Amino acid sequence: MSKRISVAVLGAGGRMGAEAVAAVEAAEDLELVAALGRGDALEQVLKAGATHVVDLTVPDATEANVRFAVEHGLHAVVGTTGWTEARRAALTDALAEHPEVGVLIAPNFALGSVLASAFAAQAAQYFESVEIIELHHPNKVDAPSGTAVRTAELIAAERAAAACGASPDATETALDGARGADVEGVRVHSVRLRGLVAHQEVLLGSAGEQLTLRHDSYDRASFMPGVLLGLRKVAQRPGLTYGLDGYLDLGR
Ligand SMILES: NC(=O)C1=CN([C@@H]2O[C@H](COP(=O)(O)OP(=O)(O)OC[C@H]3O[C@@H](n4cnc5c(N)ncnc54)[C@H](OP(=O)(O)O)[C@@H]3O)[C@@H](O)[C@H]2O)C=CC1
Ligand SMILES: O=C(O)C1=N[C@H](C(=O)O)C[C@H](O)C1
Repeated sequence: MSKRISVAVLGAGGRMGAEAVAAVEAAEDLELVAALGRGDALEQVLKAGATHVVDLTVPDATEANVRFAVEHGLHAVVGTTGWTEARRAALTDALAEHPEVGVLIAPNFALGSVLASAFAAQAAQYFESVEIIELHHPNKVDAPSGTAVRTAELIAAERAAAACGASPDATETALDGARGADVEGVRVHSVRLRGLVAHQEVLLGSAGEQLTLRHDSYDRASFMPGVLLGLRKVAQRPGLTYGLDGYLDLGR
């Protein structure tokens, strides 16, 4: 059998981390060598001989965790939210000093979600209006979701390239938050509801018609194929890849 990939999971006690621990343990080509929670020293990852790190922690911790991995020559697969453009730029600078290291930051590991965001971006130039509704479990600490931010960025880029105008909106008065957050000109509305896991709708409208692109993750198992794909590919993709679509052939 060829050598297995040695994986450390950060945030191993969390909802996603626990699922990732189980997925890595179940994969024949991967070996779980460390599972860290808040308060555990990152040096444990080195002592355990990990070559790859999965970060599923919190927005406040992820940047330092990934920086530690890069500085020690470890590849990183990152699902944690909070990776602003400024943080990604700083990480790219750090990676320039370690050109052999690969980092994947995936706002969403579910293949259906990645496809839905790509389809939405593709469709957005053909409609006058576009807004996003993201819906999550009430334990989520950040809003809007990383997926919604990424989807809005992709949509905004496609609309700018096609010289589309802003979505029409005659609102003159509104309560705070009534029109959602403005992410690069795309309105994003966040719902937090007991019973939900992770869901998103992109609403596209023109005179007399509407297209809705909806994706639902009913179970965190939906994210695991993407995590495993990332672990298997990240070492062959030095530098920073933002979005799992960077590892998929979406024909664009
Ligand atoms: N990319 C994707 O497909 C997905 C991404 N996510 C994102 O992943 C992140 C985690 O989500 P979720 O699992 O639901 O959140 P949880 O709150 O369930 O898990 C986070 C875990 O990280 C631990 N933690 C906090 N700081 C550190 C640290 N410095 N080192 C190690 N562990 C730490 C927490 O410990 P403690 O409990 O002690 O605070 C907790 O166990 C979020 O940003 C979420 O948005 C979620 C689902 C899918
Ligand atoms: O916190 C979550 O649960 C999720 N977080 C990610 C996000 O913010 O987009 C991915 C998915 O939506 C689940």
